[in-house]
Amino acid sequence: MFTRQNRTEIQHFVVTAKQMQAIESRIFDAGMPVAALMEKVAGRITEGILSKIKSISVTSIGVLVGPGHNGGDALVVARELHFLGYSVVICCPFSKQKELTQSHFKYITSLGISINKNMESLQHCEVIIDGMFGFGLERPITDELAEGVNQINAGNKQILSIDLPSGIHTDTGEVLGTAIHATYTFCLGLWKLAFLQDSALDYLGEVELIDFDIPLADIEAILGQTPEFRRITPENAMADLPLPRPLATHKYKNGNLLIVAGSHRYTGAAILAGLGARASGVGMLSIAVPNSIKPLLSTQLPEALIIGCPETEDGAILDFPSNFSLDQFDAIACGPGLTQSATTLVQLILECNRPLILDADGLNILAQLNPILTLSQRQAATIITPHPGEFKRLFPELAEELSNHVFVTQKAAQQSQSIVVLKGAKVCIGTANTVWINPESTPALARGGSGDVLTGLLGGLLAAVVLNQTPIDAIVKTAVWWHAQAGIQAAKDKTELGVDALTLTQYLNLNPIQSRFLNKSHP
Ligand SMILES: NC(=O)C1=CN([C@@H]2O[C@H](COP(=O)(O)OP(=O)(O)OC[C@H]3O[C@@H](n4cnc5c(N)ncnc54)[C@H](OP(=O)(O)O)[C@@H]3O)[C@@H](O)[C@H]2O)[C@@H](O)CC1
Ligand SMILES: Nc1ncnc2c1ncn2[C@@H]1O[C@H](COP(=O)(O)OP(=O)(O)O)[C@@H](O)[C@H]1O
Ligand SMILES: [K+]
Repeated sequence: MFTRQNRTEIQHFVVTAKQMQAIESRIFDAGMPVAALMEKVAGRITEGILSKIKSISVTSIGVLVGPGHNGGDALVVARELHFLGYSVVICCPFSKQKELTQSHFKYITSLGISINKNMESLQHCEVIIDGMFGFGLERPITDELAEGVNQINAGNKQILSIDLPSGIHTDTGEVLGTAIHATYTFCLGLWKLAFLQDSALDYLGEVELIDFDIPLADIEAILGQTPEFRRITPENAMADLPLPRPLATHKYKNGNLLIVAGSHRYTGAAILAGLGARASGVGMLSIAVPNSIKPLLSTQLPEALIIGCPETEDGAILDFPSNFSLDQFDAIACGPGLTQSATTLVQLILECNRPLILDADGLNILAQLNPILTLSQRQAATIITPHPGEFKRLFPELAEELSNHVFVTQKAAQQSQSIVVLKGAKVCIGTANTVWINPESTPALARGGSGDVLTGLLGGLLAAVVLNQTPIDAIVKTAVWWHAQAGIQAAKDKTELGVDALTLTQYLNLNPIQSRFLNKSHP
């Protein structure tokens, strides 16, 4: 027996509204009738909706219908649900529709289903299907329409959105006027950018991609060999791990990382970064800290070489010890807990020709040093890992558009010729050609110290791959994905309140993440 092909490869594509329209046009130009595609897509949406509502007792389903093809999809779904025996209430608060949508209108009316203009008609329905706007929405929802949307949201019912919650901009994820608060959203064909923008997250609910067999050739014709935006998936995250290790390897072949972190005030940041690096499997780990906290670090990380450094009056690192050279390291991770007193040190590190990760206070110091110029003049690769606050200080001219995480990450990476990791719910990684976005994470990570862990983990992986010429951006997405998966697993075991940064470091080593990696080790 044949089953539908599981096309996991489409999961990593992300499109803008314009790219989706271009892909759609190629399909229609090749001869696929628009109406036939709508039938097919709506059939799959109906399957998706049924799988969500079958466990609850539903008799009456409200369907909100817009003027375009999103409304057309909704009408086909409504028709099928009617034939399955559900009582369907349709509301279309628009006086004109696109031709195909109108045709479905005519037929559904002929079946004896009346069409209401007033959104109050949906108030007694147990579930609402939102087919008002999809990727064609470009201007804000206002006036009575906005009031209607707000009323529907206030009804606290399950809302299943087709393609996008109506009111969400397909690319920026911003709310145009107002937007439907969906319980589930069925994204059609390919992931739209909005699904990966922090600004849309509160509206999307649970999300699912409905594949409708868009030929890969059409996707590649529009997106090219190197798509502008890509989702991190388990497959592409794990592809570049330094596994399996060659049998005759030794510690210096598995990366020599220097972490520069901590101060008298922020001791924990250095420990957390060290523990993150430990989990990466890095061959050799050195941690430069102020002299006074060296004993503490040695206790926590017995395998690491702790380098005590001269310190400022307020307990920050002043400089490296004499005769210390940065050249011996494969990579440097600098910043957690340094305080802003470590300016001279950060300047020194920026000038060295080793691959560098800059985080936290490393970034706050960089912000004072003409960041774009400084970064673009570096001799080796630089990865910066700002949260939105740090990002604003580094790239003030992009601050106004900061709600569009994907766009500002792309711009910042281009301007600074660095890899930019903008942290948040959906971490964005800006590289020279592509923005990678991590779709799966957990708000459990939103607490102090989890970024320090990421810096260490990323540092360890970076040091390990520098030697074997794996592209650096590849390993950055691995680290971001790994960090988030550890958070997800920890939150499953301990709730979203139980994932302190130290606990997180323990989960970096635990199943099921590890077992997924281990598939790639020696038998
Ligand atoms: N991609 C694919 O392969 C497939 C796509 N499919 C489906 O098509 C959907 C895209 O359809 P679409 O292009 O017709 O746009 P859609 O989102 O329905 O709405 C645009 C309409 O709304 C109107 N309008 C806009 N803003 C407004 C406002 N504020 N207030 C009031 N009106 C406003 C605007 O009219 P305007 O006034 O601008 O002339 C226009 O008519 C897509 O999301 C998916 O569901 C599938 O069927 C098949 C496969
Ligand atoms: N809502 C959220 N959902 C998922 N991950 C989040 C969320 N908020 C923050 N994070 C993640 O938590 C980490 C926080 O890092 P950061 O702000 O640098 O904290 P710190 O400097 O205290 O370690 C980042 O990896 C970020 O992506
Ligand atoms: K919709």
